Amino acid sequence: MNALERLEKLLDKEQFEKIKAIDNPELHEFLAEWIEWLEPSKVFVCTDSEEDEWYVRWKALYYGEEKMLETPNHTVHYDNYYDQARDKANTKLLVSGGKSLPFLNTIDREEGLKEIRELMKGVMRGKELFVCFFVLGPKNSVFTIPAVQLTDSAYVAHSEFILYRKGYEEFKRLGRSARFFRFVHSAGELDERKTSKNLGKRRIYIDLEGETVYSVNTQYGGNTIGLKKLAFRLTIQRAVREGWLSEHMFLMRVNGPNGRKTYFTGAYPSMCGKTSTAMIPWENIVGDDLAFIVPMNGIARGANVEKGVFGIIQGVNPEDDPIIWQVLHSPVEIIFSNVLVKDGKPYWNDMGTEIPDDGENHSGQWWRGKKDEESNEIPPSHKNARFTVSLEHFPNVDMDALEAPCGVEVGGMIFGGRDKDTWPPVREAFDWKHGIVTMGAALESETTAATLGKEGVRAFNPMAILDFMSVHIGDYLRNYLEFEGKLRKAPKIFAVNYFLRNKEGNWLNHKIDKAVWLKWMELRVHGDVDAIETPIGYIPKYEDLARLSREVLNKDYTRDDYEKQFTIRVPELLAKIERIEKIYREIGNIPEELFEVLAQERERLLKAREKYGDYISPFQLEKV
Ligand SMILES: Nc1nc2c(ncn2[C@@H]2O[C@H](COP(=O)(O)OP(=O)(O)OP(=O)(O)O)[C@@H](O)[C@H]2O)c(=O)[nH]1
Ligand SMILES: O=C([O-])CC(=O)C(=O)O
Ligand SMILES: [Mn+2]
Repeated sequence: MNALERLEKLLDKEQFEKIKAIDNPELHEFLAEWIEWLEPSKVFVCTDSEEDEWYVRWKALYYGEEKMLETPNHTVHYDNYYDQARDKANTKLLVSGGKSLPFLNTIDREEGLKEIRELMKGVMRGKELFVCFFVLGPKNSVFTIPAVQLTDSAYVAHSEFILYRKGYEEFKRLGRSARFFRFVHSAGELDERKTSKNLGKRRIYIDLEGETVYSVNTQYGGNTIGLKKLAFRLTIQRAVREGWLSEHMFLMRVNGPNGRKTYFTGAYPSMCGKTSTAMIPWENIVGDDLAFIVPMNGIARGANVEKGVFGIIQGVNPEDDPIIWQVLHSPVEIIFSNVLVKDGKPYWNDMGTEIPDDGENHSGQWWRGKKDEESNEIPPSHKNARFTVSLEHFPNVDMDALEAPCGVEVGGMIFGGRDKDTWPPVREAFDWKHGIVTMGAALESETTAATLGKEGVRAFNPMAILDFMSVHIGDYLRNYLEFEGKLRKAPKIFAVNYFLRNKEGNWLNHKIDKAVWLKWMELRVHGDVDAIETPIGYIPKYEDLARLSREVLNKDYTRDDYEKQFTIRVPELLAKIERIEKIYREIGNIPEELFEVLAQERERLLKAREKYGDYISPFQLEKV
């Protein structure tokens, strides 16, 4: 029997017709094989119709994976108490022969496939399977990658409708020529709260060869939403093979003088400020998490992979995040996950308003002071609680840029992480290579609640992408370094650090100060302001930041604050070079240029130390 004939037996007529309309035997074979294997009691195929999207929304409520909140179109979803973040330990790349890759969790492909297939055999008995079609990137563009998602979680399917562009018509249009990604997910057995039960058997296995990702016994979005971080492993592999960039980056427009529009990407690790930067009210957001950057006629052009936000809700308050706050309080479609709910209203940590003393949250029935099995006090919402909403609802979205089939010209690329003591708040690289090596490849950041495990540990995290890396880091960096050769005009590279602290542990700047640094970077892209040359790149002059601070925030900026923030910390910077060099030396297969650039930076720092000492005031360097 061929695949279509098997599908005709497996699906009811209406669903079968939807599949039959796509002329792609490879897709048919994949669907027949997996539907037979998963054994769902029912299959629903989603086309691009409003009606099918409504069906999925309704099913999320019907099966109890989401509950309605008081505000129309708002729902809440809970993940298991121990399933609230990405599970790095059980996320593995399937690699033939089990070849190891530095820093990456790999498993022999055959062994991994066997294990995951066994875990998934019959896993959907008694459940409904949703077959969904989406695309990564804007539709009908050079960025577009079609993908099919199989899931028994209406919550996961619902989230994808909010976050990605629909792809059923695209599959029909492409027919046999579609080079598509595949995602197979099952939440597994659910408990009475409709959360995944068998967390011991939670697995996320990425088959790079088959461009397929399997995920089982988990619901948390970072482990399950196929087109998000699961697809990301596959797009990194494609990008490195094909000579473009697939990155963990926001994409935003910074508005310069006289209506000038300059687009920036920014790579910061999870929970390190991408969303909050891209949401600065007077600038414009294009994307907050994933970007594709492609060389086009010598210009680096960027696009958002997604069309929605799966954003961190903790700390969203009316002062710091007025736009997100406004959207979260309007009756647009939103899924809140792992927040506190009382009388149909959602609450979260540090929201700046009063939070009730009891309700339902990610731990079940909750009251203030409740402790978990490890005797930790449970806060109202989980640190990694999130909201899921489409970008079209944001008043600050740059819709033209979001839908542009050729993307937008990237003027600047920013790298940053959680670093309490080494990097200044903002600096510009001397050139592409200097930036890619000392800012991107040398990125370190303290771990956060976005992954299971200990927080606050300084960790090597090149390009903020290590959690999602799927190729040898040396090949990835080589692709980056060679990318410049494809451009007539390379974007300027910058590094930021929002997380500097003083000895007492207090922040050296306010959350909104990044708005000033963005304006400075915009001016630098166009050569509109001078800067101070330091051993680690160009930093802003005090006068420029003081003027911008006045203009942008209507705030005075003191020379003292500037000096504290922009002091060049030679011992910390040298120690960092040591650490980074050691890591890359041990890996092997690293472009030699990386070591040259690091050695030059060390030389500059040593020279400066001889002249000025360990801690160099920016005012001293300005005088030169
Ligand atoms: N101290 C300080 N904290 C900040 C600043 N900007 C953002 N944060 C904190 O960073 C955390 C969230 O960052 P987001 O912008 O949501 O993270 P993201 O990079 O989009 O993360 P993912 O969605 O996980 O990839 C929140 O806890 C914020 O309060 C800042 O300028 N200073
Ligand atoms: O993927 C997720 O779980 C959410 C996210 O953006 C990240 O962790 O970087
Ligand atoms: Mn992310």
